[in-house]
Amino acid sequence: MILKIRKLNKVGGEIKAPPSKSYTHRAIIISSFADGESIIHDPLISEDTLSSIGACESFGSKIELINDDSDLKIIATKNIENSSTEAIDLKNSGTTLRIMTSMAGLSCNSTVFTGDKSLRTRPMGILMKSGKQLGLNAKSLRGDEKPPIKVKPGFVGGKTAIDGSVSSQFISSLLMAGALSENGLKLEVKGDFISKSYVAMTLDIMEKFGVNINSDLSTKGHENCNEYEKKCASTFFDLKPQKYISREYTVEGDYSSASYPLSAVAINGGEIKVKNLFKESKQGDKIIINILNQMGCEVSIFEDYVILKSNGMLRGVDVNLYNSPDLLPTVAVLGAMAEGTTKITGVRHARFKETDRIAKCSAELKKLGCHVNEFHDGMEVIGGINSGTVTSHGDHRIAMAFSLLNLKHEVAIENGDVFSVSFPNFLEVMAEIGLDFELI
Ligand SMILES: O=C(O)C1=C[C@@H](OP(=O)(O)O)[C@@H](O)[C@H](O)C1
Ligand SMILES: C=C(OP(=O)(O)O)C(=O)O
Repeated sequence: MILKIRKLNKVGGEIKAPPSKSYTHRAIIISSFADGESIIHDPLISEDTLSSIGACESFGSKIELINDDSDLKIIATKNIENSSTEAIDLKNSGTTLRIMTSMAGLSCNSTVFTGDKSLRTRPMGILMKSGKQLGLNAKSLRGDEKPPIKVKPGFVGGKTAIDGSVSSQFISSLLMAGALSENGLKLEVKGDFISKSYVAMTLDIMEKFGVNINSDLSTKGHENCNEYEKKCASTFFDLKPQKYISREYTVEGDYSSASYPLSAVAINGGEIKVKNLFKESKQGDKIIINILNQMGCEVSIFEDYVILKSNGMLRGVDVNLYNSPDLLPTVAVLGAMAEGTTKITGVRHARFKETDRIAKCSAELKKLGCHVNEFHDGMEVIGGINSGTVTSHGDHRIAMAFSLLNLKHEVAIENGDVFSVSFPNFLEVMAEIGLDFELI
């Protein structure tokens, strides 16, 4: 379907940020493997988090929406046993695939995970290799280190090291399952450690569910280190065998999803208040506030909301997205709508997402006449585009980010109805700030 937006009149207003996708996945999975009943308030119910729900149910947890669908009741599995006789289809969700691979290693029987065409391109080799030292018996059925992945029982924990340069989800995965394993986990991340803030989120929620972790993790990225310092830098995690304690948990708002309405107002001009975004959040994508400030908006962050004012005149910026790869499509689009050059660096890992987002964002902007230089770890965008047609390549973040170009140009997004992966009420939220979308 083709996605287009039209400005109704004034753009701006007050909205609530949708719940965090990353915290919802973690809350569902941890609650499913905890010791009793948990209630998750305000979870994100999207295609990706439904993959986590489905996978956890296969391992015996009971999950239902309650209180007019605003909360999830999760009764943890008693014996970790995969009841599904066929491959579990995780559709588009990389987070579910990576985290559930280690969890499945705790099961007393085997599991096969697969997914859509995009998920079957997501790398798994680093997790399989490091997990091997812990008894994780995971094999790529096609022999290409990608799904379908068959996991056999045997994750007993122990000591291992991991390469942190491709995906932090491997580290979150070993940590979340390591806590429940027979021997606990001693894990060392070697060299580069991208998307570190997502591991900070993992530790944060594990601790809230009663697990103690010893670690020297600091969310300061390695982005400012030279190559020698990166090689020497490492991070340790030490986890004794423990249990997750069931509880009530409220999911905070999502800075990645909020980046679209915030950027819409930044591009168009106007004022917006986004509630449910927390100043003390561990989300790396909080950096969108600094980026929009540097581009010329006035953005203030309060305890639990953000206010942005813009005159619609943006200037290019230099940004390092080492800790916030999901912002790449948003920042590329902001750059295309700004005066001057926007340089995005530090984000080679954006190439291993639903699509190679550096290549796809560069190619789609070029179709609109935008001058773009692609680097191995980012891109340079020189502001200025024409109207035209682009494709999302089925990538939810490219669809949502590129739809914002419509604020100043006529841009049709082919395969644009894919936002339900992470932001099912995207159209409704954008309508609340004065943007009318059309799906043709
Ligand atoms: O753990 C998570 O919830 C996520 C980690 C990030 O992936 P990488 O660690 O692969 O960069 C991010 O891009 C993804 O959307 C969600
Ligand atoms: C990369 C993403 O998610 P996942 O890795 O869970 O597919 C995303 O939401 O942009």
